[in-house]
This record gives sequence, C-alpha cells and structure tokens, in this order.
Amino acid sequence: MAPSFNCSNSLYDFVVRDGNGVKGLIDSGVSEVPERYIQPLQERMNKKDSRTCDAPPIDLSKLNGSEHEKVVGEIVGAAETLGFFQVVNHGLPLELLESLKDAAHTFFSLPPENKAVYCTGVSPCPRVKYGTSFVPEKERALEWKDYISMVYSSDEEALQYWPHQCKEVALEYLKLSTKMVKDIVEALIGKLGVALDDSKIEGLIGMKMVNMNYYPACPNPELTVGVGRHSDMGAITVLLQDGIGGLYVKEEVNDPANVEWLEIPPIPGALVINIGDTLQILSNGKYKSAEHRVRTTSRQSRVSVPVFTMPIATERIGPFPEVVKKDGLARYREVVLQDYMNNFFGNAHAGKKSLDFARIN
Ligand SMILES: O=C(O)CCC(=O)C(=O)O
Ligand SMILES: [Fe+2]
Repeated sequence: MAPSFNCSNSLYDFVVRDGNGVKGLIDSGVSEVPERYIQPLQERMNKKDSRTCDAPPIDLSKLNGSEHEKVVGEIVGAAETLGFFQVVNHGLPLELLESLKDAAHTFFSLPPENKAVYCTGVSPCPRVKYGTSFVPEKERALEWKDYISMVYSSDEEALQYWPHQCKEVALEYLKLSTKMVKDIVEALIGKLGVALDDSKIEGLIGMKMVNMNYYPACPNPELTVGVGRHSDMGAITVLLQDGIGGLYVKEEVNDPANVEWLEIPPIPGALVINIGDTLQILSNGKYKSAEHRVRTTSRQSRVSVPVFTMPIATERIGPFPEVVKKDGLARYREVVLQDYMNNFFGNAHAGKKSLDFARIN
C-alpha cells in the first residue's frame, strides 16, 4: 500500500529530510508523480521538440600524434559553439566505465537507511554527501534525481569515507579523468594565446568532485525533469552516461524564438565533455558554458557519473588579461571561486543565470 503524502511537507520530509530520495518514493509504491515534482509547463520536456546531436566523437589518442593540431581545432571548435562534445580513445579502460555504472546501481539499490548516513549533517565526512534534487529547499518543483557527491581531498580520505560500494572505481575514474581534463584544458588555454605553465594549468582544476546520479524510472516523464536547465560551474565536466539517453544541450542561437535542444546520444565507450562557467569567464566568453538538462523516462532507471573540475575555493578567477586586451573589454569581473560557488549552490537551477554573478553589464 503506497503511503499517502497528504501534505507537501510530509512528502518533503520523507524524500529530502529522511533521506528516502526519489528511489524510496518509487519503492513505496507511488503510481503517479506527486504534485511537488510537477514542472511548470515551460520546463517540461518533449522528445519531439529536439533532435540528436550528430557531431562525431573526438579521438583523443590523436592529441599526441601528427594530427595534434587538427584535434586541438576540433576541441576548440566544439568549446566555442555547443560547449559539449564526446571523446573516444580517452585512455579510461572500458571495464572501469562499466564498473562505475554497476557501482552506481549497487549504491542506489541500498536500503534508504544505508544511504541516509551520508546526508548533510550526519555524513562522517563533510566532503561526502548523499541527497536528492539540487537545492530542494529553494525549488518550486523538485528534480527526479538522487545523487552521491564526493569531493576529492586525499586518497586516504577517499578510501576511508567514500561509500565502499563505489570508492575504488570512483577514485580511479577521478584520477584518470583528471589527466584527460588537463590535456583538454591545456589545448583550450593554448588557443587563447595565454601561456600558462603546468602548475597554473593544474591550479585551474585543483578541486575535483565525482558524483553519481540516479534517475529512477518515472511514471509521468512528461511532467518531470531529471535535472532542470543549468550550466555547470567548474572548468570542465567529464560525464559517463549509460545507454538510456536523456541528456539535452541548448544550442545558442541569435534568435531566441529558434532555440533548439540537442540530445547527446549515448555512444558505447565514449565520455561526454562539457565546458563550465569557469572556462567561460576565463576566456571572456569565447568558450561556451553549455546549458543542459536531463529528461526522465518511464522505462528504466538511468545512471550518470560526472567528474567536475574547478579551481580551489580561495582562487580568484576573471578573464585572462591577454584575452581582455584582444577583445577590448572584460565581460566578467574577477570573483573568488568560493563566492561564486555559494551563489551557485544557493539557488535552484535557472539556465545560465549563475553567470550573472560575474557578468559585467
Ligand atoms: O545525468 C546527466 O546526463 C547530466 C547530469 C548533470 O548535468 C549534472 O550532474 O550536472
Ligand atoms: Fe550538469
């Protein structure tokens, strides 16, 4: 018998405060999405309003060979336009990618009480957090997603405090992704005409976080979203998605009446890369932090595993002086990353509004 959530507060307490998540809600037997999950009309997603992104994946192994310049051109081209691209031959073993998806399913299949030990306030480590939606206390409609988030501090800490169902694979994934991200950032910064030594490049991705997202099958996918419209706040995000699909990117066009959403199709063995706000700011707007969102489906649960990379919290970020000089003006002010982050994680998803925090009008 499904519990009756006779007021919005009892639903909120069950899903958010008690740590049952959307998975717990579905397991309790609900057959329709509760009101609290129903998105306003303009945020609902219709598969028919979009097309599939047909850009071929970029072969990263060629970054070290005679086709280096060509591959750099492909990366830069994608960063200047859609802000999203897929990569293959990225150096991450395919078995690792499979193990990550399995580990995500294993973790989210645990009884709620085993996941709730990682809720904010009780988690044994402040850098490990299990939760649901994005900022539930600020959202009019909740997102149909549970997650576990693990900020990297040291191997010792990861092996001690990250959930044992996923710690080894998540750590390996984070390390190998970071290596790839460094190569991509190096290519992007190089093309801006900015000379940064190795330690400065490392500094741009000094903070790393791996998340596991779980989107349970949803009885009313037409009314909900898995993740609402947003851009990522960091420099570069690496994303492993499974075969279900549902990730959409907004194509930036001059005419707002002609906005198109492109689905990033699952490609076996590929990883999705996207540019975040930090790189848009550093490049003075040349590289596009991509607005994206995730659809829910009624058929199967979906998992995705992003690695977010960004400068450390105390770092100041602003457009590179070389780029400002070339452009003749700065489009963003200098901000301390911690302040940017507080604003980002203090508000519900709202497209690319997060960038307004640093924008100069
Ligand atoms: O699940 C996905 O495909 C994307 C998730 C996402 O955008 C995020 O976690 O920031
Ligand atoms: Fe995202």
